[in-house]
Amino acid sequence: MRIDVVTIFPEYLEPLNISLVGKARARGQLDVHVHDLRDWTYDVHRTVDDSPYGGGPGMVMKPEPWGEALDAVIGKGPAGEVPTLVVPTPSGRPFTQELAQELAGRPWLTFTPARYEGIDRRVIEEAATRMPVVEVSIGDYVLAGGEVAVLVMVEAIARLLPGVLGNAESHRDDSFAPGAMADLLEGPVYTKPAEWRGRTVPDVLLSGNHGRIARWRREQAFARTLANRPDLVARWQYGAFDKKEREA
Ligand SMILES: Nc1ccccc1-c1cnco1
Repeated sequence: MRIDVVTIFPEYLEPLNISLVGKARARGQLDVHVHDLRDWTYDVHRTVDDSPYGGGPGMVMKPEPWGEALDAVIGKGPAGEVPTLVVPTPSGRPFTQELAQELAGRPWLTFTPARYEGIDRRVIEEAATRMPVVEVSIGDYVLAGGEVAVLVMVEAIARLLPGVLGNAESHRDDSFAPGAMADLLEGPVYTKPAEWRGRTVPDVLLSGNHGRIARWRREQAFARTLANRPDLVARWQYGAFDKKEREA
């Protein structure tokens, strides 16, 4: 997979050089290019934004630098191909594990993080005439810009790419991963020592009885989901019902 990021804060994307994404890049599983939007400005102040038409607070990002940046990014990519444009915005569709899976199946993503007030709408409209565009929110809160949303999305997507996670099993029990644990939060986890500050590990986990362990883990996941995400319980119940229907 190729990933391009166009930003006025290239240094904000430094974390993509380390850990899981950094290792995937080093192994050639991921090809990441970060571009400074100001490289497509030509005035002495390298201006990228201006006051909003119609008045109102803050600044809007000007269309010209973005248009030229996207032209250049597409020109640098595989001949005859276009990326999927991923636009982080509080007004986008929710970023979910399902959307991460969908985007992990694409060969080329271009992220355009911008400041809160956003990018001139004509940039998105013009881009949509030549590539798929998805506007995505990582949650209902206000950030100063979209760069941190890009870090979230790139990590969630990269770990789904074949071979990036060492143990393929790790996907199966993820919270929100498709399958038996879909719509359930992960339950508690334990490791050595068996006793720590007077606290022991639940006996079932030491029993070696894999059926009992799997049942206990599902019960714990359900209890945690009920406590922290009652909104998911309905979905899970329907999913479980639906699964029984399909198997009937
Ligand atoms: N608040 C923001 C400001 C700028 C760009 C994205 C966001 C965002 C994305 N998901 C939630 O917020």
